[in-house]
Amino acid sequence: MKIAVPKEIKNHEYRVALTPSGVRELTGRGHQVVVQAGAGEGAGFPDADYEAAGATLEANLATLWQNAELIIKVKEPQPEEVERLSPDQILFTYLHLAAEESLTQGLINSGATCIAYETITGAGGGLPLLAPMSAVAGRMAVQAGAHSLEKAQGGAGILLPGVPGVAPAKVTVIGGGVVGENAARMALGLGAEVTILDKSLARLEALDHRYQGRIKAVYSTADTLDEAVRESDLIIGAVLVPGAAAPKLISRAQLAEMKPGSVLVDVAIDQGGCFETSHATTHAAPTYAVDGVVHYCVANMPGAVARTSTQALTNATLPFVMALADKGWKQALADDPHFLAGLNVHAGQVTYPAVAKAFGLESVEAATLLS
Ligand SMILES: NC(=O)C1=CN([C@@H]2O[C@H](COP(=O)(O)OP(=O)(O)OC[C@H]3O[C@@H](n4cnc5c(N)ncnc54)[C@H](O)[C@@H]3O)[C@@H](O)[C@H]2O)C=CC1
Ligand SMILES: CC(=O)C(=O)O
Ligand SMILES: [Mg+2]
Repeated sequence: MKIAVPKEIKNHEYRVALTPSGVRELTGRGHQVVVQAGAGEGAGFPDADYEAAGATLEANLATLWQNAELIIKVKEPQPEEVERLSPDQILFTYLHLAAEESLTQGLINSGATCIAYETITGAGGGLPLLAPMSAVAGRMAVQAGAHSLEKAQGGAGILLPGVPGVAPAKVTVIGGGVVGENAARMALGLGAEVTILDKSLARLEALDHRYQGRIKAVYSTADTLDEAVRESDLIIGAVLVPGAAAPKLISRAQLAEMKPGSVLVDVAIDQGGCFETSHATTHAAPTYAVDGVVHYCVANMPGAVARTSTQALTNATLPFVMALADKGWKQALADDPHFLAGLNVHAGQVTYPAVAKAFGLESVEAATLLS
């Protein structure tokens, strides 16, 4: 199969969809991989390494896109990329469609087969192609939050661990999944006082057991959220309802209850954000303040640590890329119901119910498209 790997164009996005090692696995199976010249530079993978792995380099964007049967990316396609898609092509990348109606419409209009990393499920539960980036973003959320608490960033001037004689900061993480647990681990390691709120009792039980009371694992209700709002110095939003828009858990009115200079890090911003006052920001201008509360809402956090993230992402995506390339999309999805859960749009139809529901569209059962 002819596979294209374009250079990412989102603001400060330095990841690339495949490492040279990933390319080598594909070319070794007889596939043709075309990498945009310079695509891996930001992640520390020079063009020469891709050539050595058997890829062809292409500088002309139109040629790169036109000739591809399968396009692999990292971030959701930007408008100029959506324009380049055609009906016979497969797009495999993060999509986060429930947060972006115009992108959804663009992909419907393209006629392409669009498979989202983030809705592919795992045999043992979870979302295996989202998990590695969630681990990165969860760990980064604490770095971002700690930095934002500094006075020069508009924060309250609080050091997360405190010092002997001064109490540590209070950190609340809403959503105790992959992002949430990684954030909590980092905050705990830095010496903060950490609470996780979740709606899943099974998840709270697992966290309580794993951290032996060093993290408070609390059921999320309007009351426990109110308490978090009043008392926390840093709140990290890490909830997910797979494929759907994130629920809004802290309202604008509640910001008045927060301490001045406290910080909200909304990792769930790629699904629309879980705070009413969140809007997506970029690594170039990551924060803004509303009512004295600093908001950090970068939708591609792992792009900042592109080397680590590119390796972690390729580890997770490669088996699926190989299945698509070896078998074609219909057979690859027919053989694996977890992979089938990744199909979001095909031939002008939405196939993921939560995305269709977000925009009042009809959805088609993905399994009916495979014969
Ligand atoms: N901004 C960025 O750069 C990145 C953002 N993300 C995003 O972070 C979010 C979280 O991802 P994961 O941790 O992998 O998901 P996950 O599925 O592992 O965890 C989500 C948790 O949220 C909980 N939850 C759902 N609704 C809730 C509610 N109303 N109240 C409390 N808890 C609730 C679930 O029970 C679950 O434990 C996703 O939107 C994901 O796309 C992930 C990576 C990078
Ligand atoms: C998951 C996601 O949105 C990211 O890694 O950028
Ligand atoms: Mg986005």
